[in-house]
Amino acid sequence: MKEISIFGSSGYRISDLQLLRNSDDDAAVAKLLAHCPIMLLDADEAITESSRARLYILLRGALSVANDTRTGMADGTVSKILPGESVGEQSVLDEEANLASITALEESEVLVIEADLVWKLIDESNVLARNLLRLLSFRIRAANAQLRRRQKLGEFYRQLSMIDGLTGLYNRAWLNDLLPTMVATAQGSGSPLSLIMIDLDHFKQFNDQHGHLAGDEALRLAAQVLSGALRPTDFAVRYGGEEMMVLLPDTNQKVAMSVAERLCERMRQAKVFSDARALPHITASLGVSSLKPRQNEHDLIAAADAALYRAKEQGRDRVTD
Ligand SMILES: Nc1nc2c(ncn2[C@@H]2O[C@H](COP(=O)(O)OP(=O)(O)OP(=O)(O)O)[C@@H](O)[C@H]2O)c(=O)[nH]1
Repeated sequence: MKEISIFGSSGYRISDLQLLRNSDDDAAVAKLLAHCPIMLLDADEAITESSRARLYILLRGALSVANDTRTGMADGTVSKILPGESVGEQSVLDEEANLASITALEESEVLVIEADLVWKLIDESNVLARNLLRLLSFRIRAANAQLRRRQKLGEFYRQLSMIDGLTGLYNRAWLNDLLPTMVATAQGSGSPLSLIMIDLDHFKQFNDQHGHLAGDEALRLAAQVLSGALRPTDFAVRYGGEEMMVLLPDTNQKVAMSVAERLCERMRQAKVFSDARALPHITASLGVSSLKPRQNEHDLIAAADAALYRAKEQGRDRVTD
């Protein structure tokens, strides 16, 4: 970065500088800027860091500005500065050194204005203050819009991380997040809450006989059976490998048992297809538990697990509580 001239003898005009455009007294502003240096930057050359705040106005070429590189807060945001535009206003206003990293995208000429002079210009000409306010307000709006987009994207990925990729059911992370709240709500309001633990029968054998892909197809089918048979207020979760779970808010043990019987029957009827060939039907064993006073989510799951174990013991393809 080398000084090639000063503004007064450069041939550039005040109207070339966006921040000073529409000044009512161009001559006075030009006089103040007359001795400000114009620096030449080669392509890919960075503006040398200064410990003092400065305003840079691009006269020719193009700059890229990456935010907050020295604070470790870099978020990958890079803006492109075109002739007439400026960078560094904020550091001048809050009297902090510029934390952005500024690099020339091509050979560029930059007018450098020290902070003291910017303040003098503000005193001298309302137009700079007005243009600065406009620019900052535009930047705040742009930053807010970007923040909103990021929040939406973050929420999208959060939701996505709560869904099991194979079956489309909620996953264990979702369960860990939501079940404690559901249990606390039910305990607080005294409303019932039931849980059905579902495990496909002899699934290892199914995989061994028909292949893992056919096994995946069977898991997807089982998930569809669950989702298709539940009320919109119920939740189906893939708990682990071939174990699934259904949560039934506002549902007592008796009703939960009849829901489980319905699920067991539909599972039995469902047809698994793989490569257009029909495979043997799958069956499932189901264990039902309902929340009792002072129980927590672990007790509720353990009770359904124990019931499921009994269903397996008693011969599978059945419901037990
Ligand atoms: N295809 C497929 N198989 C899975 C997946 N997750 C777990 N499994 C299989 O599910 C089988 C579960 O086997 P086991 O726990 O022995 O139980 P089981 O053979 O179903 O026998 P019982 O539960 O006693 O009726 C294992 O062979 C796992 O590899 C999956 O995502 N896809």
